[in-house]
Amino acid sequence: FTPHRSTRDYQQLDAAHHINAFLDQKALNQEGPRVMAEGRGVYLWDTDGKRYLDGMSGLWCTQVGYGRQELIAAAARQLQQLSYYNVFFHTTHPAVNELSERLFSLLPGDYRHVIYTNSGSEANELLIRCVRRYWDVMGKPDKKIFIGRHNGYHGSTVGSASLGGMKFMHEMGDLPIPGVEHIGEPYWFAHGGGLSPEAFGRQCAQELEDKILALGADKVAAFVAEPFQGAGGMIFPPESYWPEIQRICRQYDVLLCADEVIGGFGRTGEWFAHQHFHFQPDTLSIAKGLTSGYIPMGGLVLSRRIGETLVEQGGVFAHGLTYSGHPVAAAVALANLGVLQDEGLVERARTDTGPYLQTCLREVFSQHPLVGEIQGAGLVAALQFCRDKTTRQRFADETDISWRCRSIGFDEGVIIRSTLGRMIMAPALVISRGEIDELIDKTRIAVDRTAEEMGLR
Ligand SMILES: Cc1ncc(COP(=O)(O)O)c(CNc2cccc(C(=O)O)c2)c1O
Repeated sequence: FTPHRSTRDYQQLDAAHHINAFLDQKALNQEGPRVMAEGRGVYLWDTDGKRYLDGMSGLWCTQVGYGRQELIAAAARQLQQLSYYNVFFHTTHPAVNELSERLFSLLPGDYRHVIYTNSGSEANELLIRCVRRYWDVMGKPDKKIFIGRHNGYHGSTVGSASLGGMKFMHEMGDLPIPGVEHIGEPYWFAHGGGLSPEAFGRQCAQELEDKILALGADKVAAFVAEPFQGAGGMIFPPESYWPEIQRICRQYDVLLCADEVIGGFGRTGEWFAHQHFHFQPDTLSIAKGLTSGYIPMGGLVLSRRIGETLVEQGGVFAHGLTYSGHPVAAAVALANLGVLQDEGLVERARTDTGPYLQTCLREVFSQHPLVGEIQGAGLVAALQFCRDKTTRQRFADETDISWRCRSIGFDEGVIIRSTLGRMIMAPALVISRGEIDELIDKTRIAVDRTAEEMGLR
């Protein structure tokens, strides 16, 4: 589809019919959205022909970059062969099974079953029903409560937004649903106070134990968390956090459910982010990098303990979506995993491009007067703006500053994400060292221009 209208035409059509995501549509209608029209490698072009280096992989998802012929051809072949069929009524098809075989060849040890969805939100909706069903079958039907974290993000449907801890989302639709509780987030820069990161990590984990004891361990089904918070600000927990969380979950027989929608498929330099943080979840929610965003697909991966219980003892599993395991999505995902494996893109993120990005970021920004913390591993990173590096005092209007920096970035031809007072980058795993240089250089210009324009020097 080649755009054949002007930017203004598309902006007027958008204003006429479309409600975009997570914004005030009236305000957008006045200024008009950017109209992205083309993508190749790590670059995007808008309908005015302006080129952007996409430092965010779309929305943390285009692992293999834009325009990969292997994925395009896989979609075309499957569309010709079998454009749709379902996995209901005692039916399956080749594509979804070829995908599962490859998926489990790269998952770590103890996982055996997967249920496919169209998105990460649906994977987390399913998580709620699946986990409660598991405890029913295990003879513990009262183990129903889920514990999530403030500022965690798990999606934008009723259950997934309830598992998430974003208050402004809960206010739309009277969320969270009953049976979902939240504890604090392990965001040391903002909430660590005088504690060392290690002590703060343990304190945050202790909150989970306190919450479990307050609720009664026999009532708590699972703890749900991202290995590192993504939409909440690209926040890596202190190293003491995950070992303690895992110990507590095991002690009270609370399932540990990792949301790998952002962390999965190579983002940290490991295939899955929980491997980077050295813990073993009972379930993995996946989406995004599964298909590199070429076509929607998500899924819920189950450990042997859970999957075999549901299959061997669970009887009818009362869940299914029209497009569960969609053949074209499965064919694209299979080709996508093939590119990731054949080109060694995860290993490159761990041993080459990832360390290069992390080292260059620290060389360029660690002495910057406005940057109080640099976090990340592999091909995901965040810069924390701060007013005073010694006290870690942040800016009162930090969302304005980071949004301004993001806008200046677009002006400079680079796409980086802003959340709270943090600038985030998560480029495609195909990025080269030369493109990393461009990403960092344009980010530095955007940060410096923000400082100058807002008199922050
Ligand atoms: C950890 C996590 N879990 C679930 C979802 C929901 O997936 P779907 O969107 O496919 O239903 C996500 C999605 N993450 C997401 C989605 C949209 C925007 C941003 C952002 O950082 O601006 C992040 C996510 O980051």
